[in-house]
Amino acid sequence: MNTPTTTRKSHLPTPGRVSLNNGDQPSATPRNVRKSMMSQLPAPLSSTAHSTSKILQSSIANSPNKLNTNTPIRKQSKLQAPSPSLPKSERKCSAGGTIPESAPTALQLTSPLSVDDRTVKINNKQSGEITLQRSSLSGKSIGYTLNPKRSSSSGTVGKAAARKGTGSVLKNNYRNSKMLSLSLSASSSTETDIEEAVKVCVRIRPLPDCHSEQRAWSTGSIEQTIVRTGPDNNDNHSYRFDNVFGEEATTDQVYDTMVQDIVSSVCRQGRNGTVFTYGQTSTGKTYTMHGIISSAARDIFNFSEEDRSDRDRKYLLTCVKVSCMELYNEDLRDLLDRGIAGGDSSSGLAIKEDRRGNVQIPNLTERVVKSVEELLAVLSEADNNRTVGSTAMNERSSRSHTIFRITYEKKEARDICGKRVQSRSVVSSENDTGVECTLEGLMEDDSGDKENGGLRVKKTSKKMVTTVSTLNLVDLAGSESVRHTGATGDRQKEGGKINQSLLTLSTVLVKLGKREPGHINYRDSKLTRILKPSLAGNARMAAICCITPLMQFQEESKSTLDFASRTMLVTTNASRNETVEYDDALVGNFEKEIERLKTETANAEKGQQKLALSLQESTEQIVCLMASIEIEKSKVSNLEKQNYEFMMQVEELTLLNEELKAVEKTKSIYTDTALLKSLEDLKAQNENLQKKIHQLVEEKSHLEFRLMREVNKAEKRKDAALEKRKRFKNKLGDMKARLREDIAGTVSHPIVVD
Ligand SMILES: Nc1ncnc2c1ncn2[C@@H]1O[C@H](COP(=O)(O)OP(=O)(O)OP(=O)(O)O)[C@@H](O)[C@H]1O
Repeated sequence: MNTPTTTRKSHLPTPGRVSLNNGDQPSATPRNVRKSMMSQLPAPLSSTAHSTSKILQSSIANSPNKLNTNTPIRKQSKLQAPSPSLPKSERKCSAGGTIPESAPTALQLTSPLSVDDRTVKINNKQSGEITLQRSSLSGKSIGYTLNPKRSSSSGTVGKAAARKGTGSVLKNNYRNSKMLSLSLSASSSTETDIEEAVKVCVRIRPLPDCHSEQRAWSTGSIEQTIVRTGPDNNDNHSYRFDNVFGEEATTDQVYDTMVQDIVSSVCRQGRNGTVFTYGQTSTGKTYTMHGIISSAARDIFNFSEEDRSDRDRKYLLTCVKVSCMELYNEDLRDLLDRGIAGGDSSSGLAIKEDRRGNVQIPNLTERVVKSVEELLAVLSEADNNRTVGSTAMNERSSRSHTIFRITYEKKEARDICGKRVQSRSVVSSENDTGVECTLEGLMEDDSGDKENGGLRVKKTSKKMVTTVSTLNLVDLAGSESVRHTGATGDRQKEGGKINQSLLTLSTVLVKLGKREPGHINYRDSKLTRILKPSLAGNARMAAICCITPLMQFQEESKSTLDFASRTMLVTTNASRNETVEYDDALVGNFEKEIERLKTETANAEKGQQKLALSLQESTEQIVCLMASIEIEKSKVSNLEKQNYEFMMQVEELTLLNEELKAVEKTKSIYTDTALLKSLEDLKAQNENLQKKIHQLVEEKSHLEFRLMREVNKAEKRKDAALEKRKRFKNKLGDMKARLREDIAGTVSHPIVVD
């Protein structure tokens, strides 16, 4: 057994290949009339409509005949490279089950994709259309999110079947069911966030020639599977991952399949990426990570060069920065701190988290690198400062978790419509701390509108889009058992801390994989605190799990494979890390516009309040007028009644008068004085009655005249009030429409002011 010693020396291999609301009616008293009118007043003007976006969520269950739901299906991004369908000859499952010949192995979504809230229809090349019901028969619902926007385009069943069995022990999967899985690919990978599962592979390290013993683990005959072999193999363990690399595979193959796509997203789309190596000690994690860093470096500078040299992209400035830290015994150290190199034990770095959940490490050294060579030199420097120690299993065993962080920053000038501006509008300067980039001058409008024989030059609003994305390359310290490493003292203590933080990482991954709401214990170790932004979702992630095929470490390898399986269930949703700045003139205009809209809104609100008040007043006036009209009407009906009675009396008197006239005619016949007197009395009485009739007729016509006048007046007042109300309503409508337009105009041009 080797004596444990902690040293700082380079562990960097030569970089490998570089790649890439009706009730009863109340009686009509003026009061009730008013009440009823008031109930017809317009409702309060403020009502806000909320629109909520729906996410259509479905679960796929067993098709009565074919689907196997014993194991979870993971979401799969279209960005994942589809795996070729399984050749018939390779359907024999080495884990003890045989896949039936008719088993669908490659599925394609019908075109157009037929999706409703219960079913998803897909075409199977061999057995025709298959409908997948939402509810799960087994009770283990298999969730996937169908983004309506995305599902409108054709989907692919890439890596068919793969997700069904992936990352899980296969032995029970193939026996009674066909292997089937599907993935719905995103139609747009450029503008939307990408929800995808963590890509997981297993790499089996090669053994030196001297190891002639039988392997405990080897690649399976089914693609991307790893199987347990050897005489102790009674349980036929077999696992399936995104990729399985055998002993002969190169780091370049691992990089090309697992990492290159993530590096491309970092540089091209501004999404964060995190790649980590996990495994037992001495299984080749550092070896693999160094090769990956070298390849990533070349690809990043190739992307940077492409961005800079592309004639259409001259305005685009890029900057690559690197930092490196190690977590040793829960102490976070800056590996690019020159004090460390000088032997000073660097005081531990603090981990800070802002309100948005971004993790920051103040005082962490960040170096701008301008070439692959510079980047590799920094890697070498960090590697020299890394804590390594000798154990019985690895002469240069990493005693810490190392995080090599590459930050890719690019600045690009665009006009307000998103069109790129000409290079001379951008002024840039580079220094040791990065790229300074400002917008200046006029922009040439090359829309073809020419004036005076030349390009029309006009002031155009411009904005600067800055994208800062990070690639975390994490070389985890190896899990180890004292039984094999023979560690004692410090080495044993280190091993304990390493195992503890790896256990926390594993627990966090298990909780994330279950996708259940609840507390995630990121704070239990510094490793999970640092990796929180990535684990919590804002990074595309890949896990490279390293194992040794050696029989004596088969249980440790199995433990690594179980970790890899749990990691398969974790999904992330990496977004673009873009910030937009507007040039000063435009910001000034926006500020003025905001002020103008604010004033206009305030005035409109005041006007609206005034209108509402005056509308209420006029409504009350109308109610009063209606009430007085009702009173006038009842007066008119009384007068009509009196008039009728009066007419009856007139009729009676007329009859009497006629009788009198007849009596007068016979006056000469009757000379009796008493009779004559009586006749005289009747005459006088008749005259009085005539007078009275005359008075009553006059009074009647006078009353009728007054009544007409009152009714006319009331009608006029009513019309005027209605007209006024109508005008108020129109005015209010206009103001509302104008406000909406202004507000809509403002939202369609979001303003970001830094
Ligand atoms: N695929 C491989 N091909 C060739 N050599 C390899 C491979 N993987 C690992 N090695 C060698 O095995 C040794 C141990 O590898 P490495 O230090 O990378 O393991 P590790 O998993 O990082 O160990 P630890 O967790 O103890 O740091 C090194 O000498 C390395 O060169």
